[in-house]
Amino acid sequence: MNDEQQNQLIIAAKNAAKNAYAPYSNFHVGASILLKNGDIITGANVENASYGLTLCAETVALSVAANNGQLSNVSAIAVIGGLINADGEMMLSDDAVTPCGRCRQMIKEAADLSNYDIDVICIGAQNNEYFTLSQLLPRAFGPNNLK
Ligand SMILES: O=c1ccn([C@H]2C[C@H](O)[C@@H](CO)O2)c(=O)[nH]1
Ligand SMILES: [Zn+2]
Repeated sequence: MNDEQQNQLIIAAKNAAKNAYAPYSNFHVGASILLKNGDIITGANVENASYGLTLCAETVALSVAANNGQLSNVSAIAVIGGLINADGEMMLSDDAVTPCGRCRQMIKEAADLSNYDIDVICIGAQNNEYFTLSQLLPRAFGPNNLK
């Protein structure tokens, strides 16, 4: 991923967060996925009156990738999040937002299909943090365990 692609990916994540449906937490999250061919796929969190049914931004974006037959072409995913203030603006979290456990497992599926240790860019107000999936989810359960 070059600098230009990384900038585009971060902008896409920020724009995706505007599509969040998060009336319960007011915490809007955007996720953007960079495919090997340079295309970008996005998602935002979707909450529900039955709180536990909430879908994270990363899960939505990965589901879109899967429905487009692109799960094996994922190379990076960026995540951004923050509370919405009274003016409707997103106040970026000081600490970079890292994917929850369930989303890490979702990324693992794409990593195995892609045969690539996917880059995870976690965006924060102060600074961004860069991980690979295996750093966030070591010794993960995956498709190979089913053989
Ligand atoms: O990595 C994360 C962390 C949280 N959320 C969502 C779930 C919920 O809607 C809100 C508060 O947890 O943020 C995400 O989408 N991705
Ligand atoms: Zn999650």
